[in-house]
Amino acid sequence: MSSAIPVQSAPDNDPVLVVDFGAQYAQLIARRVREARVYSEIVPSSMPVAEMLAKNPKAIILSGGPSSVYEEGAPQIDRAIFEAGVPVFGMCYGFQLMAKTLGGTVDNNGAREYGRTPLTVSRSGSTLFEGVPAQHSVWMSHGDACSAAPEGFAVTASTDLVPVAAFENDEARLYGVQYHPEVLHSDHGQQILEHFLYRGAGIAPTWTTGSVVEEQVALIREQVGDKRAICGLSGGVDSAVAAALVNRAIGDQLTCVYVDHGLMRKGETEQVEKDFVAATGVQLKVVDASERFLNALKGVTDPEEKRKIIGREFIRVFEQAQAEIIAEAGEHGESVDFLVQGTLYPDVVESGGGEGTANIKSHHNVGGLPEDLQFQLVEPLRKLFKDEVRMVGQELGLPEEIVQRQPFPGPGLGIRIVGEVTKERLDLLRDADAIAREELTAAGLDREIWQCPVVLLADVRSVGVQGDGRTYGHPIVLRPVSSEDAMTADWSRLPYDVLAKISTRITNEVRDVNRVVVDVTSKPPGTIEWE
Ligand SMILES: Nc1ncnc2c1ncn2[C@@H]1O[C@H](COP(=O)(O)OP(=O)(O)OP(=O)(O)O)[C@@H](O)[C@H]1O
Ligand SMILES: O=c1[nH]c(=O)c2[nH+]cn([C@@H]3O[C@H](COP(=O)(O)O)[C@@H](O)[C@H]3O)c2[nH]1
Ligand SMILES: NC(=O)CC[C@H](N)C(=O)O
Ligand SMILES: [Mg+2]
Repeated sequence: MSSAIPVQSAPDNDPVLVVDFGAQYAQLIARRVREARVYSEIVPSSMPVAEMLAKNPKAIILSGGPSSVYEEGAPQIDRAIFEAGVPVFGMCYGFQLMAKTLGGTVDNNGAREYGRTPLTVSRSGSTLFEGVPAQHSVWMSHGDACSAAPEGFAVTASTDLVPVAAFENDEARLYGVQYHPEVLHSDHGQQILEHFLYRGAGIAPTWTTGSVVEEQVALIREQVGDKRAICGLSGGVDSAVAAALVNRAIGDQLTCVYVDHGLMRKGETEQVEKDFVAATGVQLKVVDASERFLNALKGVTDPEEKRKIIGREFIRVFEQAQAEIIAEAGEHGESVDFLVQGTLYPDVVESGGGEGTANIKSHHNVGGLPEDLQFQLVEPLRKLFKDEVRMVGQELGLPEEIVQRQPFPGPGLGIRIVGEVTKERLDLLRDADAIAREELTAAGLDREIWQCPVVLLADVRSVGVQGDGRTYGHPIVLRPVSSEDAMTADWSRLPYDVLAKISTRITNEVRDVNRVVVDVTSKPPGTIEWE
């Protein structure tokens, strides 16, 4: 697998290897190591240890993963990795595997921890926890736990449920934590990782990332040559940045295609048509495909099925646009072989893109693509996270309103109706969503929250009383979250008066809705969207 952040020059030093056990977060770990200015690469856990060591790694990090270390067929690691004199840091599954391989105990005592968990550091001043408060919050996501550390290891942290939440062996330069220091919701996570890299492994922070823009422009020119490309443009950040990058590389060989699938929010199509073109000057083709999508979604309730149908229909519309552009260009026109998408790394990871990674949901632009895809894909942002994409957008001179926009998923409201998607339900959800967005904007909360999906539980009804009469309506769920990269999220503590106003307005103004509820689940265990 290649690097998280494209590099300008070849690394002048040996990598820190991130061994991927099918983690949701392997790429995130690699990125955090780079943020610590240490070069890193990801390798699959199936790679023989001898091959890993042949890369002359400065240190090795063992990632988390969905398996249980004691399960049959669970990925293992050759003990030699701990005996080669290379510093090793295990996180979650990697920590459990280190414990088990070196003679400690890992079992399932029912102590499951998901999300924010208070950690108690029992040995302040240890290599990992130097200068870190004795009590702080970390992000957990595990069902198994280490109940006894291997010989030679000092236990340096615990939680209420887990006695061994971190261990360290300075002599052997082996370290591990049960939690996920790589996610931003773990307080002091980056500090602990840096302590491992700088103090535990003795690595100096000398590596710097190069210019993503320059490298990607050159790569796109090489890939596309003098052919034509179309870019799926949604008005969102990712496709805007992808389009701007490709536009810089190949200029008017690019046509952007906006698909109105009928699953957009209120006013969105008009906004893309007007504001986006004004801001960027791209050539834009708008396709009204709402009937086509609605027909294809008729009777479908399964989230994965919805996603696959939407992914397929997107491509069919792009093919139609391709044919039209070729026809318009006449007989001397170049063929349109390339499809540019604003695919990000989280889309790939969640679609099961990493080796051994669990498929959480098929993002329409990755796992939802049809098998008979005729286009060659151009995805310059495929290894980047959202905040990195925003930085690239700023570098390209895109306006703040575009770069800082909240994300909106490609399948749109189609995955925010739990139940069958119908025109009537879409209209209802569009109204509720418009109210929530209006009030959040009025309260000045747009930059504070990452996004706030508004979800219609179409198959759920509850009894209400409105105008002295009985109602039997649907609930609307508000899902405001804070996040840095959508890989993890916490629910936003919105002011009560804002929530009250949204609730009153939705129940008063939107027909068939008699209840508004707020989702107070972090990710994990919930995802941001409901489907
Ligand atoms: N309505 C649409 N018309 C055309 N292409 C789309 C549409 N919606 C999504 N896409 C394509 O799918 C990609 C992924 O969608 P996604 O929502 O993740 O990104 P985005 O809309 O560009 O940015 P954001 O995450 O900020 O909403 C987009 O970058 C774009 O290429
Ligand atoms: O373009 C997209 N196509 C999809 O199929 C899709 N599914 C989720 N999302 C967005 O991705 C981020 C993470 O969402 P989840 O926590 O629900 O997986 C959040 O920002 C979601 O809005 C999607 N974006
Ligand atoms: N996130 C992880 O690495 C989890 C490890 C293991 N599957 C557990 O549940 O304990
Ligand atoms: Mg979007």
